[in-house]
This record gives sequence, C-alpha cells and structure tokens, in this order.
Amino acid sequence: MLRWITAGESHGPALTAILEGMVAGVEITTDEVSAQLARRRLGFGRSPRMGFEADHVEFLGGVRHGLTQGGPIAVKIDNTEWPKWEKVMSADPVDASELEGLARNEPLTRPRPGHADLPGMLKYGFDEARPVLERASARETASRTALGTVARAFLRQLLGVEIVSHVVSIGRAKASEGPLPGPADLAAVDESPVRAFGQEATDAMVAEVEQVKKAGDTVGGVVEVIAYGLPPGLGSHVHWDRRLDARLAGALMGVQAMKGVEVGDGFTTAERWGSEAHDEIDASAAPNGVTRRSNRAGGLEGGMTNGEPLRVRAAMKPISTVPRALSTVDVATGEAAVAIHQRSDVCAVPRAGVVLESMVALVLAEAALEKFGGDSLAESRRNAESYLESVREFWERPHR
Ligand SMILES: Cc1cc2nc3c(=O)[nH]c(=O)nc-3n(C[C@H](O)[C@H](O)[C@H](O)COP(=O)(O)O)c2cc1C
Ligand SMILES: C=C(O[C@@H]1CC(C(=O)O)=C[C@@H](OP(=O)(O)O)[C@H]1O)C(=O)O
Repeated sequence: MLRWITAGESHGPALTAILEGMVAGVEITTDEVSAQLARRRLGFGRSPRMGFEADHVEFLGGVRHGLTQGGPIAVKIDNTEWPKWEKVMSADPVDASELEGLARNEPLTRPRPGHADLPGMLKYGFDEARPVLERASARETASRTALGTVARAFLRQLLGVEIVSHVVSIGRAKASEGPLPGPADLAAVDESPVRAFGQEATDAMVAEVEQVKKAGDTVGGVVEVIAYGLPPGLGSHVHWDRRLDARLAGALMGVQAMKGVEVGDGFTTAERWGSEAHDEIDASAAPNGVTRRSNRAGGLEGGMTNGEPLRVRAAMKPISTVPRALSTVDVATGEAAVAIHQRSDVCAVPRAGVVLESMVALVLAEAALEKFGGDSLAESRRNAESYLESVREFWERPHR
C-alpha cells in the first residue's frame, strides 16, 4: 500500500509531506524534485509569488545516498517569505516599519466566493478566513509535486513509464484536435508559456490570459495528462474501489480548483454512437499480439490499463480571487461588501498540469506496487518482468 500525506500552511515556515510504502533502491535526488518544483512555478498568468518563491527542498527521511531506503520518505519545502509573514500573521502587535510593505494582519472577514473561506469559517468556527485559506491554498500542491517526483522515478525505473501533460484549453482558447503527440513532443511543451502543443494554440491561450488580466478577471481551463509505457492490467474490474479510472478521477479532483475529470474522450464519448466510440482491435498481427485502431478510451477499459497510452483530463475553474472583487458579506458587520483581494494567480492552468501529472504518478505507482509488490526495486522489477513475460506468452499459447 502506498500512502501520502501533506502538512503545512501557505505562509507558514515550510511544507512537509510523507510518502509511505515506497520500495527501497529507487534512485532519487533533491535536484530531480527541484526540477519538478521549478516546472510547477512556471507558466503564464502566475502570481508574483512564483517569481521569487525558491522552493528549497530537503529529504528529512527515507532517502540516503540518492536511494530510497524502504521507510517513509519525508520531504520539507521551505517558504521563502516566512520571516515576513511571521510578523504579518503575529498575534502580538508588530511595528509597521517591520512589515516590509505588507498589510497588517487584519482579520479577513470578507470571504471570496469560490474559495474555501466561507464554508471553512462556518465548519471550523473561525471569525475570519486566514486559518482556512492558509491550508486551502494550492501552495500545498508543491508538497504533492515533490512526492510525485519519487513516484515518477519509481515508475520510470520499474517500467520505463513517462508522464507528461499539455494544456488543452484556457477559457475559450482551445488547442486544435490532432493525433496524440509522443512523449518527446510533449516534453517540449514545457517551453511554451502556457504548456500548449503548437504555436497557434499557444498564441491564442496567451492572448486569452492577457485579455482576462486587462479586464481584472481570472480564467480556468483544461489539462490533459498522458502516461506512456504502462503494461496492461494495472487496476481491476473486480471491485469499484480497485478500478483505476475511479482512483485517478478521485486523485485529480483532489487538486484545488478541479471541477471535472474525463478519462480518454470522456464527455465527447457520450455524444458518439458505439461504432465511433470504441477502439477496435486490429487482429492483423495475431496471433503474435494485436493493435488498436484508436485510443478514445484513454488506455483504460474495465478499470484496467489496456496497454495503450493512459489519457486523463481535468477541468480547472477560474481562480476565485478575482481582482474585480465579487460581491460578498462582511461577517464582522453583516453588511454587503466586496470580497478580499490579495496577490494571486490570474490563470494557474499551465502550472496545474505539473500537479496533475504528480497525482497520476502517485496513483500509478500505487497500482504498480499492488500488481508487482516487492520491498526493493530489484524485487518489483523481477515480478514485473515475470508478468510481462506471461503477457507475451498469452499470445503464443493456444486458447480454447
Ligand atoms: C496551481 C494552483 C494555483 C492556484 N492559485 C490560486 C490563487 O493564486 N488564488 C486563488 O484564489 N486560488 C488559487 N487556486 C485555487 C484555490 O486554491 C482553490 O480554488 C481553493 O482552494 C478552493 O477549492 P476548490 O476550488 O476546489 O473549491 C489555485 C489552484 C491551483 C491548482
Ligand atoms: C503559493 C502558491 O500558490 C498560491 C495559491 C493560492 C491559492 O489561494 O490557492 C494563492 C496564492 O498565494 P499567495 O497569495 O501567497 O501568492 C498563490 O501564489 C504556490 O503554488 O506555490
């Protein structure tokens, strides 16, 4: 069983996260984690914070000499601004000259529609939104990205799996439909300011974010994550909570601001007739194996991988800290008011792709560990090789 848990506040001293259940012998360095954290910081439309946040990362447990040890892996990511925020959020009076231009810690009593502010205050009995937003903030996704890097390393070293993503749309600006790009094409997507595939799509998406910014508004979009190199048979059809599509959907929806998930062609599939919806099996190479004529199912049938690239999409809503400030109530006075506005992303869709990749990596690593087991990478590999051999033999032996 693979488990992951995170702790820490957006403007606290640091984020921490633990990954429990990872095998020993996986090669991983803080440089690899830092590289993924840097990808998560980039992207057009981000908050000014992403320009200076350093994401300094440290393994506090579970990794020695660049190898996982089999015990829980603990990661710490420092918050660059902590010394400033410690004063801003202090319960004791602080002289304004010490606040480096940041606002005093005034109670945040005007909840933002769309953020966790109001339901969090009602649920936990807080008079203001600070303790809610500190934990609801997607700053937390830095720690899941760090753990996801370990999961990626495991999947790559076990099976040669590569996980990539691209932005499908930002607001009304959409990528053109086309054949599925390969891992090398999609790796190059990182060079685009919006992580879109193709110059035309990139230009349209950048223009959309610029227009939104000028209007004092925010915008969401859709991201697709693709995993290449998965064997058939991860997940299972036998029970609802073992279905890989269900587990992926839960993990993607667990990322802040995600409001919809599609597996493969998802909602479009519901509009098609059956003859246009499924991925026909081409028997021309049989009995030495088969191929698929399409991959509309996104590599998942019956809650299991089928050997095709895995494709899942998530829809992100627009950022709820809208500069034009939406109508709300001031809970301190009970009067109508405009919502809190503070430093914020205009569009976080390009960054969210890296977080979504990390969630897919964690779920796939968990499914691979269930299928292959083992306490060391070498043992998991032996088991995976034996299974892959049995898949090859499937095509060689007669079936009655
Ligand atoms: C990468 C990323 C960055 C985000 N940045 C912001 C932001 O700067 N400002 C904001 O109000 N919400 C931001 N959000 C969204 C909020 O964290 C999210 O809307 C909030 O926690 C409420 O949860 P919900 O949208 O799932 O209901 C971001 C989300 C992600 C994934
Ligand atoms: C800090 C990150 O994202 C933050 C997510 C976020 C929110 O409300 O979710 C609000 C903003 O926080 P701040 O007001 O401190 O700039 C974002 O910058 C991050 O992704 O590392």
